[in-house]
Amino acid sequence: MSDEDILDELFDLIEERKAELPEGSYTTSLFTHEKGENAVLEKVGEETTELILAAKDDDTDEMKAEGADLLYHFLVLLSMKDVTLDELRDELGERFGEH
Ligand SMILES: N=c1c2ncn([C@@H]3O[C@H](COP(=O)(O)OP(=O)(O)OP(=O)(O)O)[C@@H](O)[C@H]3O)c2ncn1[C@@H]1O[C@H](COP(=O)(O)O)[C@@H](O)[C@H]1O
Repeated sequence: MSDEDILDELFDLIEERKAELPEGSYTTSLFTHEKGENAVLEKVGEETTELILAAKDDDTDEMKAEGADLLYHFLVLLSMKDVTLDELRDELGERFGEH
């Protein structure tokens, strides 16, 4: 599976969770948290810190794990703010074209 496929599939699943809010889903718990958007914002902060610590330790396995946690929570944040993965791709694409 290519990187693009897994990101699209994960984002589609997050959008589905947002629409259907199934019980027992961690993603649902972020969309329905009593802290509101602060729940996912806190996780983005925590996972960023954990990624930095893993990098400082030169622990590349941990970097991949924490990076995946961060990416997942970032995708939830995008969905929460009604930003699509294609819009993020467009932003990256515009910058790529500058070089
Ligand atoms: N990629 C992820 C993913 N990455 C991290 N997490 C969750 O993020 C949570 C927080 O991570 P932490 O490292 O802080 O773990 P923790 O110590 O349990 O932290 P707390 O939850 O106690 O704060 C954990 O409960 C992880 O399970 C994820 N939960 C879901 N996904 C993806 O989302 C899909 C849908 O998941 P559900 O919505 O749960 O069905 C899954 O199939 C996965 O592909």
